[in-house]
Amino acid sequence: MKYMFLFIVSFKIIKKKFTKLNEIMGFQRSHSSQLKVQTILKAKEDETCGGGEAPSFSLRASNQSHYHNNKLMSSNYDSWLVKHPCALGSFDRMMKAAKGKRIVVFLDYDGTLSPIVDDPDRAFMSDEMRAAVCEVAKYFPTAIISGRSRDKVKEFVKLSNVYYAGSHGMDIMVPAIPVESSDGKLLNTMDTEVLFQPAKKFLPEIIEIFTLLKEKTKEIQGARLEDNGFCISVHFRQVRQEDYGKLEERVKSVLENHSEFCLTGGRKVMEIRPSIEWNKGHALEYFLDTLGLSNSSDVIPIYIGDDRTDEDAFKVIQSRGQGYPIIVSSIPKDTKAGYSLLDPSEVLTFLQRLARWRKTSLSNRPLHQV
Ligand SMILES: O=P(O)(O)OC[C@H]1O[C@H](O[C@H]2O[C@H](CO)[C@@H](O)[C@H](O)[C@H]2O)[C@H](O)[C@@H](O)[C@@H]1O
Repeated sequence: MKYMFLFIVSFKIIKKKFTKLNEIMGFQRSHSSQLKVQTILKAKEDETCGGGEAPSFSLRASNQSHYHNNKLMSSNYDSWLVKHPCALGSFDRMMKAAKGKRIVVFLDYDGTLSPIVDDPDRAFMSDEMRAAVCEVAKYFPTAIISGRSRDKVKEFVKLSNVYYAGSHGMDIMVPAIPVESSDGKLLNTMDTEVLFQPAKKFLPEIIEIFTLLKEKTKEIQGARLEDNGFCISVHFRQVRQEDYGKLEERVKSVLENHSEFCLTGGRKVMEIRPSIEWNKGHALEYFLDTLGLSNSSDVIPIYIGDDRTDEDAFKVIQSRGQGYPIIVSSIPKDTKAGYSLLDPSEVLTFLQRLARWRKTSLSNRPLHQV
């Protein structure tokens, strides 16, 4: 009896260790190390000037040449993966825990569904990605929460079976589309669409700030403004490093007279937005609430995103105690996400697998449940 007990305990410990190893290896199998190091370096360059609540772009620019050596980067990434395992390697375990529960999918756009490119107007998503998102949305309520204007992200995604939130969640539209229960039955059809814009009163001031910024930044070569509806992006991806400081100074000078606005940072972009208590995390909660799913203990939100602003949504999932926050990153990052994916191509694989998993589990249901 005693030996039997010892045998069972040791077997469980070995199994747990093997699963963990398998999750990490799941990642390692999908990327050759050479490719991984190259991607990491490219991403590092991208991130050096992104992120952070109060950006200091000039300072970050001067640090850019001090790159870690490739080996160190790669081993850092591997140890980061232990804390944030690859969602592909962990897929079976994640879905086993989600069985019979209601999965709701939230997706960021730039850097998640589309690769980061120099020209923000050309950040197209591939047809393959569109098909995968469409397939996922057939089985699970799916929302895209982007920093872009809602119209712009909709124009890129071109799908009518997903929900959209623009301006980092400050512009939410929940149209009247059907929502299904976990066993595929129609749960509720909202008969009217819902539009939620918590920063609406700031619109005239945003327009004013945009005009001022246009004037102040026009001589800085490569600087580019983007009107995101309830926030404004000042892109500096194409600006010479020696001009970063000047650009930052000018943007800050405009904000001096607009105390109800703040400046945050993304991937080679400064973002001006109203200082209201509303972010992508609130948007996630709003969607769940509007769909009648916020109090349900069997709801599993999956959120996939790559940027600082997505951390607010990761935090919400963490505090709910259920769900999968997944960060898209090819470098180790401080994050609240529990899982990771390397880049949009892995996001594609994950979404395809998710839809396939659902399709298979529906077709395997006993006949009396169909
Ligand atoms: O919340 P998201 O959907 O991730 O939007 C965040 C910002 O994404 C876009 O900028 C980023 O992608 C561009 C295209 O790849 C790239 O050129 C830029 O450097 C990145 O910061 C978008 O243009 C911004 O307005 C969004 O706020």
